[in-house]
Amino acid sequence: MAGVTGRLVRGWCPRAVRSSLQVPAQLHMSKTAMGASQKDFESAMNQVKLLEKDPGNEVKLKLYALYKQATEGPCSTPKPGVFDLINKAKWDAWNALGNLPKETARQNYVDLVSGLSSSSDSSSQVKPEADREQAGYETLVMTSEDGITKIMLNRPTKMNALTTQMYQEIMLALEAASKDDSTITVLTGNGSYFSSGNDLTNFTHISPDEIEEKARRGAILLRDFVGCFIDFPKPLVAAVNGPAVGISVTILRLFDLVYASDRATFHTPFSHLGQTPEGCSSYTFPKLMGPGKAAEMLIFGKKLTAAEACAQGLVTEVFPDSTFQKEVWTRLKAYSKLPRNALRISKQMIRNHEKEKLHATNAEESRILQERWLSDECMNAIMNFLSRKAKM
Ligand SMILES: CCCCC/C=C/CC(=O)SCCNC(=O)CCNC(=O)[C@H](O)C(C)(C)COP(=O)(O)OP(=O)(O)OC[C@H]1O[C@@H](n2cnc3c(N)ncnc32)[C@H](O)[C@@H]1OP(=O)(O)O
Repeated sequence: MAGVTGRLVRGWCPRAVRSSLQVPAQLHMSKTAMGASQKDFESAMNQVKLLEKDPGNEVKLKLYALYKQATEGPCSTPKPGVFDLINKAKWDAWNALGNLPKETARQNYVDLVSGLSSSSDSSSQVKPEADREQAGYETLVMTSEDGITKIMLNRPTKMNALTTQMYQEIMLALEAASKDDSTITVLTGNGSYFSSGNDLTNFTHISPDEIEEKARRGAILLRDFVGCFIDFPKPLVAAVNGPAVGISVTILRLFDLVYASDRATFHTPFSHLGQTPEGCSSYTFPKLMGPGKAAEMLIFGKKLTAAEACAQGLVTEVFPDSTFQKEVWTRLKAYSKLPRNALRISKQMIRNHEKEKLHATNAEESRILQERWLSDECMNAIMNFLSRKAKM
């Protein structure tokens, strides 16, 4: 790829994208949840032309792939020859999207452009939170080594709070990891937190007439995001390097292994936020720890230590923080040498027993949250957080 990049800068984009490189208005958060309209999509194509900075070849390839997927569906053209480097890189990027639905591709395209636009709006900021050079992700660092693909949440200064863009990028990263030749996929966080859950600013900058549409899109995004974890085909490991809040706790039950630092805590303050459980936790947590313990966490927002979460079965094993990285990666490297297909098939056998139930729970939780997000209780709690009157 290294030799290809210089030329890609000039020759990467399809005509429709290239011809769109001018447009007016900025795309803000309110346009970024799931379910982008054709108008949003066209706006985003135009927005690309306004970018002041070259976003780099990886991002351009991603834009190209999403554009093709959104307009033509899954890649079905013959693979270019090995010496046709540029077209092969483009074909690979498109093909990597597999069967991603057109609507999701369209939304991902809109969100990606929105992220690029807002980061170029704030070009006075010295450094983006993520390493843009790695695989084109802005909010994640994705690496693959020793049969392990690592997806690292990379907004350490915001405690890895999950923005709309981040949900989209995690979905893309999982899609790529499901197809790469690694044996195990690991999700972890950069910095002191695993993740502080949903970024509460996702709910801001919305004009009153957009609120309902925003909530509808948010619910679709949530459903698709959690759905990716339910359906993920390979062994999936969470390396919980520090505290976890909200959705970063609930989805843990959808992982095959959860290794935690003894510094980690597990907190689901849904009621405090006027919200309700997601990540299938309304089903998985009572099943795992019994209804009483689940109620303490999900209804009353009790925060668990790593040892308590381990005792409840939410965490597989706790490691001292000082040796967490070393011990976890040594363990995972050994596991990654096991026969890949056997691991994959065993994981799927276990998951298949309850896949349907998980999807049904996910759909119902997303529907209920869509209503909750419109409630005064929820709005007030978020405003309180943002004005720093109240913190969990
Ligand atoms: C739409 C799609 C799907 C939605 C799915 C729904 C999911 C539900 C949930 O996930 S509910 C959980 C939501 N999360 C929270 O309520 C956590 C809120 N954050 C906190 O309570 C605290 O920030 C903390 C306890 C995580 C850390 O406190 P601490 O004092 O150590 O640090 P700061 O508060 O100063 O944080 C540093 C900066 O990071 C920003 N930040 C942290 N978490 C979030 C967040 N979740 N959303 C938005 N911003 C967050 C914080 O504002 C600070 O930013 P600043 O430096 O600019 O002030």
